[in-house]
Amino acid sequence: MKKIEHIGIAVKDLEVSNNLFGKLFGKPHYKIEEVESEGVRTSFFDIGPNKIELLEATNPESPIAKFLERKGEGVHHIAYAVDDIIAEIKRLKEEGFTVLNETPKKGADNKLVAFLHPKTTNGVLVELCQEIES
Ligand SMILES: CC[C@@H](C(=O)O)C(=O)SCCNC(=O)CCNC(=O)[C@H](O)C(C)(C)COP(=O)(O)OP(=O)(O)OC[C@H]1O[C@@H](n2cnc3c(N)ncnc32)[C@H](O)[C@@H]1OP(=O)(O)O
Ligand SMILES: [Co+2]
Repeated sequence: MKKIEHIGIAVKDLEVSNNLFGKLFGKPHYKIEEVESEGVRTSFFDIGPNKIELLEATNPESPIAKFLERKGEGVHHIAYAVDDIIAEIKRLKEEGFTVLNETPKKGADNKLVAFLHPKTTNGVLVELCQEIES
């Protein structure tokens, strides 16, 4: 793993939180993107070498809707940049982590993503992400 790519924060209302984080960082988000397969609408802020991803649920079955119900707004996951997501999934499985999707899926901001179950990572949901080459 190379670096923290982004920190995902679950929010109830993306517009309200875009405004709040825009004031906090002193600059606006650089994009909004909906990822239908995850049931989320996201926005991204650049903070130095890392990003903050705000996530709003778009349906009641979304992992974000469930998280908000159980825990309320707050840090939802930490995403790490990897060069070769297939190799990293294989390595992490061999190390005993539970990989939630062994086939990487299309995430936001031009990434292939995979998740590790928080029960195997001290209660923190881990996302792996690899830049999609254009
Ligand atoms: C936009 C795309 C992408 C990107 O490009 O960046 C994203 O970031 S998408 C983000 C949203 N997608 C995901 O989170 C996908 C992976 N998550 C899952 O598959 C599920 O959420 C889960 C982690 C397997 C949990 O699902 P489920 O078992 O159905 O949820 P429960 O509500 O029943 O909770 C069970 C258990 O797990 C704890 N939990 C749930 N979410 C988290 C979390 N984010 N961090 C830490 N712990 C979490 C929950 O509290 C329950 O624990 P116990 O109460 O101890 O049983
Ligand atoms: Co993410």
